[in-house]
Amino acid sequence: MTPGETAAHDWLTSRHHEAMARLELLVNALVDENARQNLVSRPSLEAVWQRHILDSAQLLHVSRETVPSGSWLDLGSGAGFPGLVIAALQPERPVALVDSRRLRTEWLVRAAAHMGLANVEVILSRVEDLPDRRWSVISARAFAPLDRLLDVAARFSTPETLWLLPKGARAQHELNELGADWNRVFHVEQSLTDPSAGIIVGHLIGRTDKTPSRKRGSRR
Ligand SMILES: C[S@@+](CC[C@H](N)C(=O)[O-])C[C@H]1O[C@@H](n2cnc3c(N)ncnc32)[C@H](O)[C@@H]1O
Repeated sequence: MTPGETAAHDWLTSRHHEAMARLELLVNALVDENARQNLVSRPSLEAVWQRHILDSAQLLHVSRETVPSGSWLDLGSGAGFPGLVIAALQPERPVALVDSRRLRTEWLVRAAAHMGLANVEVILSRVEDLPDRRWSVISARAFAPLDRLLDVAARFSTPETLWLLPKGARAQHELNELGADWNRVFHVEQSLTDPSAGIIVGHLIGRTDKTPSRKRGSRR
């Protein structure tokens, strides 16, 4: 392991010792599966503990807010980040992983079983087609720009729902560009795994009017 990988592994071990065996199973299975389907980029596998496992796990720690217990919805889970890692860290918490690609969801079902997780629900669906239901936490990494994400997922949220959105280098920009028609209390936290990346954290109160939020450039 590189120094960065060792540090990521140590960080996780110190806080989530009981979950490390499950995470090791995930990493090994991911390396195998990535030879069959392109779940994550090959270079990122060289730093899998930092780029994917810790990058996901940090969502439980990065916020000034306490992450509420209760159901967690991860949109566009892909290889399982962050949702599958959260499920491994908190095996009592119900976690739903949604992806529109069958190969991805088949992998997610296999991976969850391999890790011995009984708290994971894998849903093969476009987010747009999911039934209405409210969740305690909503996450989405590399899924959609913030305005589109809110358009398709606001209906899963109450004002108490905590949104955790790893956004890379454009986090603050996306938040600044979000139209005034969304009544929200969001801020950006710095990622632990990448100093240039941000995580949008906070709550969505609702729409302020019926205008679609696609209009850009209207800053709060
Ligand atoms: C760039 S990948 C990110 C995967 C994962 N969250 C990560 O960060 O590694 C985006 C994922 O969203 C899924 N996706 C794209 N549009 C979707 C939609 N409308 N509904 C559900 N899943 C979608 C894709 O199949 C893909 O697996």
